[in-house]
Amino acid sequence: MTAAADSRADVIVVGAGSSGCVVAERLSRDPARQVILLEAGGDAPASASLRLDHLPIGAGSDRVVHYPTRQGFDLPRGKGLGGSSAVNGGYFLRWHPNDFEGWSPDVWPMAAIGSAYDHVDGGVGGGGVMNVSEFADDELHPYACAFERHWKDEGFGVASPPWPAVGVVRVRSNRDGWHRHSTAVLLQEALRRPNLRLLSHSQVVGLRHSGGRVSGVVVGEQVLSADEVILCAGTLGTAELLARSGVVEIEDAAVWEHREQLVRFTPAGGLPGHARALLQAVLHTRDGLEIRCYNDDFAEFIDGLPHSSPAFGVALMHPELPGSVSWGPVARLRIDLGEVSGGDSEKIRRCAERVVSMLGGADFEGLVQPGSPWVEPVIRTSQHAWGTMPMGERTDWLGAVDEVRGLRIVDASILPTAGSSGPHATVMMMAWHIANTVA
Ligand SMILES: Cc1cc2nc3c(=O)[nH]c(=O)nc-3n(C[C@H](O)[C@H](O)[C@H](O)COP(=O)(O)OP(=O)(O)OC[C@H]3O[C@@H](n4cnc5c(N)ncnc54)[C@H](O)[C@@H]3O)c2cc1C
Repeated sequence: MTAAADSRADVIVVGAGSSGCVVAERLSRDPARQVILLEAGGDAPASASLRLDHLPIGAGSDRVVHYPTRQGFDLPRGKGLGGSSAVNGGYFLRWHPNDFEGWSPDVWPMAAIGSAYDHVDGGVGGGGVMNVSEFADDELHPYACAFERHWKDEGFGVASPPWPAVGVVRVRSNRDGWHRHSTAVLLQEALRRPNLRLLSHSQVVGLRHSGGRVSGVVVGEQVLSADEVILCAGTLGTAELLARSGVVEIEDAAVWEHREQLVRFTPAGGLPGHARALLQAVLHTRDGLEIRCYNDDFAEFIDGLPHSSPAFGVALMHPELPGSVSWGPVARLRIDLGEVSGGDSEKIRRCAERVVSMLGGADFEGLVQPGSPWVEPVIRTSQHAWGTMPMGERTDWLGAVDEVRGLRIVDASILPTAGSSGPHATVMMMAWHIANTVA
């Protein structure tokens, strides 16, 4: 192949994370379509570094990029084949059906959403492109057992997979046993196709564009051209690339997060055994909160964190206010997570009090030191950043960027509404439906 042919494709996909692997795999099924997949980081992680009890996001990890925020927290995002799917918490839940009410029913009818989720998670019995299974009773940590018992006694129903609902939700996880299943597995077979080329260690630093058309990308000194560029660089990676290239106005774009408050406690008489997964059970409340039963101190899962205590989380799944991203004067993305509204703060506060009382009750006797639970005042994040370029507002309902030809976005940036669960399963569902529609 000549150098010129080498630097040209029909489609360039930027980012080989949760969405990029889905898109590149689907589009390269047509042998006549030349696809280049560009990834800033390295190859797929070895299976040992995919352990569910280890999130490789601490300082010094080469599998993440840390984005500072105005609030002083860093937001880590996955880097390398698999992207954030190779470093995340491994919780893989669909959204609730009514979370899609704001989506265009023409492009996103519920039947299509259901079948795209089935493609990804395999539905009730599994067998989708990701190995997804819920934790079995005998795999549950004692905290998760007590947590589920408590909320059932309080009258909450138990959601039946594969759709979560208000009530107790047993976590489904993208996993093989106790190892996280990253989206990199989608490429194992696909990379044998001569029309799909993966270039790792290839950070895209700019988009080539003129006259309202994007015609390629810049990687180091090299320009790669294509009829269409599909950005799958993640909410923050894509915002950075758009801002750096000046293709669209990104000044003060909204960014959404699931803000979370922790209720900490001291375990009674030492920890009840090693936790093999961070999160196995959650409660979805009627007013849009997710109570998360974390199985241990985060420092047990993330290298370099100072030791503290185990915690339960109260996360705001449908926040009233967004944060913002803008392009800083020193060529850096500025991220402001924004304020939590008065109404939302009150909602979290009341729920955190319920968690304190749960931890002081009979279900947690022998697990929690009496009198120890306390609400940490700081409101953190869930690392779920989404929605800077929402479909229906900044792009069409298949991610094509308004008024720019040759440019599509298919990652968490285009989620147009908040979901009652984390975004991972939905990002993959959305990527599949879009790629399958435009292929
Ligand atoms: C620590 C952590 C824990 C999380 N836990 C959960 C969870 O348990 N459950 C859940 O539902 N969600 C979770 N999430 C969120 C979920 O993982 C993400 O929403 C999802 O993976 C986003 O997919 P994406 O395709 O948008 O981006 P990513 O998967 O982040 O992929 C982006 C890819 O693009 C690459 N890239 C970026 N910029 C460039 C560039 N300029 N050139 C080339 N390549 C580039 C990156 O290296 C990366 O590989 C978590 C996220 C993190 C970071």
